[in-house]
Amino acid sequence: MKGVLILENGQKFYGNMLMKEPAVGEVVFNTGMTGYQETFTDPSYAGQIITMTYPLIGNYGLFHEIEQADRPYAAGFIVSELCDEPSNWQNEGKLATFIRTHHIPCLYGVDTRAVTRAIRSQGVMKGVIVPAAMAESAVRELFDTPLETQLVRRVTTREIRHMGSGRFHVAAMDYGAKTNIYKDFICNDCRLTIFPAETKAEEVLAVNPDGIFLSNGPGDPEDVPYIVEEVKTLIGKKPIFGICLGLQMLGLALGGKSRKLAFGHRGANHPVKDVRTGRVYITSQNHGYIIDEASLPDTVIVTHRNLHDNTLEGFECPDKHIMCVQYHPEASPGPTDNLYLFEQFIKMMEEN
Ligand SMILES: NC(=O)CC[C@H](N)C(=O)O
Repeated sequence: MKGVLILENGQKFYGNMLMKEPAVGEVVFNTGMTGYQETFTDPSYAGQIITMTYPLIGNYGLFHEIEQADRPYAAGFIVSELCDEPSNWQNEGKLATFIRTHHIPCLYGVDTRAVTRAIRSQGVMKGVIVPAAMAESAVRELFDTPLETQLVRRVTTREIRHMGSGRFHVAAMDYGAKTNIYKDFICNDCRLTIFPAETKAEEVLAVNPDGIFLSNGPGDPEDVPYIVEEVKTLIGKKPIFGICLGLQMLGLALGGKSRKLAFGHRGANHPVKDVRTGRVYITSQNHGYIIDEASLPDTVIVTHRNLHDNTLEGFECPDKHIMCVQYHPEASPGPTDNLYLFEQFIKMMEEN
């Protein structure tokens, strides 16, 4: 069926819809050349319509093992060519079947380069995917639907869960964590107690963990002040490692300010420098907000910077045993050289 992506500024991009259900969300783009399955199942994309800039998506099929959550939480997918004949020795199915099974609206056969240029020049904005024949009044009604703000509540675990059997006990705050992060902890001799996002600090500390992990997650960091309050209580009690939204929660808890980027960092190929060693890492990223370095207290030591725009990608507070990064060191897909951060956190727990 003919479909169209309409942006808030009125720009239209035509293509075909896999199903007739419309989508409303913030339209973003991801520059990864591979990793569409990890991207589509990353809960941090909840509420967003993801445009894949790589022109061929679905070409190596699907593989259950690499899914980052039990289902995709994104509001919609936009791809150029949606490959219907995947080839890969591990392949377990077609991407189109996966998208249909989970009822995620998908527009394919779109000029994704034009969509990306629109977002790059004007910033991320609200958009809808609708059948091309939809009446204008119905489209307007969709645009009037306010975007969801409490996305963490939708993606977090409903109950406390346990994983792994290693030497170090990590309390993991699940704001929408990716499976690979848990796998990397377990490979590093950790066992996890995974808590729902709204768990009070006292309850987390009551399990007497060796360290606390604050996960990635969807939405504006300022939408979840109830998490920031609990993080304030956790700081200083146990070593803490934060990834992405986890870094943002630490930044806000320490008195810093967050800021929205014009079009965010989303992809598997973003250069980040560890300023302590001078080494540059190729990183996976998915964030629309950053913490302003200048807003952080003097006790914070910047450890990582983005080489595209110099924004803050990581910091430490040695006196409080805090370390965190804005990017995704669990590195799926991509090189595994960011796993050193997990080892660094293990060392921090060991020393404490
Ligand atoms: N991956 C994440 O944790 C993203 C954090 C936050 N939702 C942002 O977009 O900046």
